Amino acid sequence: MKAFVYNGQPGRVVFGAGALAQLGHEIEALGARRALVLSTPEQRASAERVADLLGPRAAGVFDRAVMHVPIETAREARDVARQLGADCAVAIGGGSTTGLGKAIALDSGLPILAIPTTYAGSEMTPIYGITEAGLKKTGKDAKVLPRTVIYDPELTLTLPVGLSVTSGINAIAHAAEGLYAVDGNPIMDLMAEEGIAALGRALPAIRADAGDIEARGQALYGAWLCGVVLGNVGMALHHKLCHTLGGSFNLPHAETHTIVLPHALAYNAAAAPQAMARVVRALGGTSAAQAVFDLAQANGAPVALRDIGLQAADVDKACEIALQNQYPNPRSLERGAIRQLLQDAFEGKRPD
Ligand SMILES: NC(=O)C1=CN([C@@H]2O[C@H](COP(=O)(O)OP(=O)(O)OC[C@H]3O[C@@H](n4cnc5c(N)ncnc54)[C@H](O)[C@@H]3O)[C@@H](O)[C@H]2O)C=CC1
Ligand SMILES: O=C(O)/C=C\C(=O)CC(=O)O
Repeated sequence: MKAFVYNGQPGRVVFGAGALAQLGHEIEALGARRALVLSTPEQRASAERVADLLGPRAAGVFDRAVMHVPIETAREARDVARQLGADCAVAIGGGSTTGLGKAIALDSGLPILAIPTTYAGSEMTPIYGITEAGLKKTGKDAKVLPRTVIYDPELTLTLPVGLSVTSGINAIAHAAEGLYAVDGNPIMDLMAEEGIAALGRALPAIRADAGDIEARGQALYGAWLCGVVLGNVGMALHHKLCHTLGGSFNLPHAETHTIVLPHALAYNAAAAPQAMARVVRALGGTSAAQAVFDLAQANGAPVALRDIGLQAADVDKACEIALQNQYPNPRSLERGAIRQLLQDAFEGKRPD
């Protein structure tokens, strides 16, 4: 076995249908007295429910979280937290809302209690992202890792099936790239394979019945494990491509991950055979790239970048940006092959 370094990250997880009822106890355990509740505008009602559960420990609700954390929104939320004398941020929502909590924590050190309602996995990572003047910058800081996470599958019953599938494949992407990370380790490999398998079982069941609470629980469990992998080891070509496409062409996050992942896996297949074998063990089939493509297509997810807003003329530019500031990757980045990868993803071709 090769030598490795494993960094356990602190964080308490409360998991289960109805777990939101534990919120009061968990806030007390954090020692918080004035929590600022965060959400997107669409999830305002959920944020108000959380504030009601917090009772006198709720300082207020800030419901303006949006994707990729614009610096202006981060500043506004920080000001509100300061004015209200908040001593904790409670983020209920997907990666965008957790990301806003992280932007506040980065500045103030306020602890975050996260209540994830998608499968993006941000609640398990010390990674933050903030967008300024159209440029998204990401970084790592232990301060932004949520102290407590409440996973309640009941809160995901309203997540539309389409977003459930693409968000689940966003989580699978973290685990798949963790399997060939330069700083990977056997503990993360276990979590990655188990996380992919749980999502591989759950997503078709959710497509069949969005109200299947057992499948919702499996998906959230898988997302948790995949999020841990993202938070512990470095990501590679796939995440670089998605950050390029999301940041520079404003493509939707989870859909972009869903479309690009099969092609990134095909690109890396020969250079990372053990990682591919684990993905195949988790999802079935004979090829990791095809298994992910088929999971997406069979469950109604988009498979072509042209269908989510990328223009043919953008493919060359995306290729140029993706080749700059490269992330470590098992196969070196070859311009012609990356250009072809993007073309295949643009057209929605099933990988060979
Ligand atoms: N820092 C990190 O470790 C990570 C950060 N991210 C970031 O997170 C963002 C994407 O997060 P996502 O979770 O994909 O989307 P999101 O948080 O933007 O949510 C998408 C939409 O779905 C709604 N929604 C969420 N949960 C719902 C539910 N249960 N029922 C009904 N509607 C619901 C939201 O209100 C929003 O309108 C990106 O900015 C991405 O970069 C994603 C993964 C990891
Ligand atoms: O942009 C961020 O907030 C940081 C990481 C991610 O978005 C991870 C991902 O690409 O899913």
